[in-house]
Amino acid sequence: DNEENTLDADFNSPRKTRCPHSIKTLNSNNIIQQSQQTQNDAVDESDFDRNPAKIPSLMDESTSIGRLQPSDIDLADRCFPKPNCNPSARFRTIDGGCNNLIFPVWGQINGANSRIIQASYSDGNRQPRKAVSGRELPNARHIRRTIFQDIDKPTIKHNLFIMQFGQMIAHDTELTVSKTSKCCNSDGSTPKNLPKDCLQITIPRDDPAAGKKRCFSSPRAADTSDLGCSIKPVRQQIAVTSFIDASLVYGSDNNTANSLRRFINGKLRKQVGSKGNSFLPNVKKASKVCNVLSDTTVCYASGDERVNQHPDMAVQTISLLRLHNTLCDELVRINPSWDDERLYQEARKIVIGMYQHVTYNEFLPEIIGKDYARVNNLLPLKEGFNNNYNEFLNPTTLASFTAAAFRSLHSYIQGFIELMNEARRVTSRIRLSDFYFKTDIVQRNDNFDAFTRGLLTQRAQEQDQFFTEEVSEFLFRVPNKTEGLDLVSLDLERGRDFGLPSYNKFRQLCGLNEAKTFDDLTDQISKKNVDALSKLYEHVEDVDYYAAGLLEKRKPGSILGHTFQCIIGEMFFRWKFGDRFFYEFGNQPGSFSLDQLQEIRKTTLAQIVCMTSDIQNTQRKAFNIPSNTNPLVSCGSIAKINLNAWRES
Ligand code: HEM
Ligand SMILES: [Ca+2]
Repeated sequence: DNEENTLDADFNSPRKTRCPHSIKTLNSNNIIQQSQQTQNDAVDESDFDRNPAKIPSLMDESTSIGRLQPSDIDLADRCFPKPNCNPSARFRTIDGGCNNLIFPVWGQINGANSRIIQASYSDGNRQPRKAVSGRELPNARHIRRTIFQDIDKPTIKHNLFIMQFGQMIAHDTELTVSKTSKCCNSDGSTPKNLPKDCLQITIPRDDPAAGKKRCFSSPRAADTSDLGCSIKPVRQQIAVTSFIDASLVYGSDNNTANSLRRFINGKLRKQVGSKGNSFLPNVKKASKVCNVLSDTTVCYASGDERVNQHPDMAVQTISLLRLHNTLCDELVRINPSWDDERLYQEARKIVIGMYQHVTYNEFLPEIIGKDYARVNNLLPLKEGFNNNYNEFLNPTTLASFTAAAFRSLHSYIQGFIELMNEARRVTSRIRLSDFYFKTDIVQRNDNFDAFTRGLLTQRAQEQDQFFTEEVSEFLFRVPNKTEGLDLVSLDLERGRDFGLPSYNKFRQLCGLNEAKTFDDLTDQISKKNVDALSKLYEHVEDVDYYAAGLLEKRKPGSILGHTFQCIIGEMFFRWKFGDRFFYEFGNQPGSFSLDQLQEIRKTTLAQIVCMTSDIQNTQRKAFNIPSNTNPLVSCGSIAKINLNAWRES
């Protein structure tokens, strides 16, 4: 059967050691866990999950060591003026302010990130961490080339949509601001002495990039000290709202938000493609934002400047634009008396509700594991309101989440993106680095639908220690160049830039033992990888969180190891219970009615895809590749949200 074929195709070696007939008797979850374990070097099943983690917010202090006290967490609040809030406002602000009525700057744009654990800077304030010995930490590019190579291993379960949805959440919740300095010479080579405020990604002598006109460095992130705020240690600025509020579609400040609105029937501005479909509007200066020569070439404007980073990012954002405008059309039909503002806000609220529901109901369980999500109250309720808003839980994006844990999903990225027809045949395959900042391809022919089918059907790369060179050698390669940047080196350096403490601290935060020696890491990391770490780092206390986290064995049902599961779980916990406008809450001025909430809860990604594209068929579990157990069904058989619950008498 299909399940078996899948295994045959991807896991030749485990297949040899297992009776093929026994596979059928396993449920699909077991198959995946077993296969993953076999892939990630053999793991002794008995101690695989001896320590099922809870998220730190739900652990008691004896098991979660090193958590910051609220007074420390809230230190950054004093850097920002308090907005005046209207406690009875029914809709979220655009800038995220006043979500929390006691701490109104929490999650607001242009705030600073939050921390769950004390920062580690070599000067206690802002200079990147050093080794225990006082020497520099190992070179990020050297680490990248040693343990994070490019090995092609597609997943057996997840499609590329899960990667794309993850990136959308990343852009919704974090945007760093660069300190101003230039870090590379104008001819593209590395400066002899890297300028101040640059990430120290120097090129090792034995690196193929050595001696070429190449430079991997990039600016450090702007922080609270750049705002004249004297808190120590510094916190990095965030240029979007922290909440999962589709700020990438609507914008995180009022000027951007207004520039994207039509001010007619609540709708967002758009451009119309050759077949009459909607696309995001064009920026005025396309040649500034995209890799194009003419300003009339298609290059999109949206709530987040990264929309043009690559075609699938644009496809995802266009889908939400279409969803918003479709909802406006239906709402105005149902409530002809509503004015533009009311229609815009109601449609926006529904879009955010639907997107939050998909995030917690479909995306998150695939990432952190369904059982883990359930135990930590992260699954949506089936009915009724959830009234557990916690006004003391800070939803501001965590440094450790954005500068390490969530970036591990960079491992999902495919180097080649497939466009597919309705029969799910590949019609073309594009190289990612040929299309950085070139999104005009999305609007040609029926490519929007072909990209969408590809997202639903093409396998993602396995979530593991391997990354496609399309991001680790060719990131942001421009058309006439043969090389690019190295995202994994950037990730490693960004962690140090953000002052993330070493992996060992996250072990203790997440309920594991402090490692005294490298050998102590073998409870989570294979011997082979621990050996590799011990050759790179002088001391076990030096090991970067990102590096070790990527090597951790996966937890049952999850694509993540112990400490990434813990921090990603914690972050989504805060974005749920720390967001006063979270869609399931019932006792707030902005709450849905119970009827409305039940409609929102019917949302699936498959439904959104069908509502916003011209594809005819999709699988129901839209983050899993189509299979016998997840067959393609016609879009007509997938229920659409019914807006009658929004009818005002
Ligand atoms: C083709 C896909 C992607 C590309 C090309 C890409 C590229 C990048 C780049 C260039 C950065 C900034 C690096 C730095 O200077 O620190 C970044 C940051 C980040 N990425 Fe990705 N990424 C992709 C997909 C994803 C995915 C799938 C996720 C997670 C699910 C993700 C999560 C993040 C996060 C959390 C950040 C930090 C955001 C910030 O600091 O502003 N990315 N990515
Ligand atoms: Ca946001």
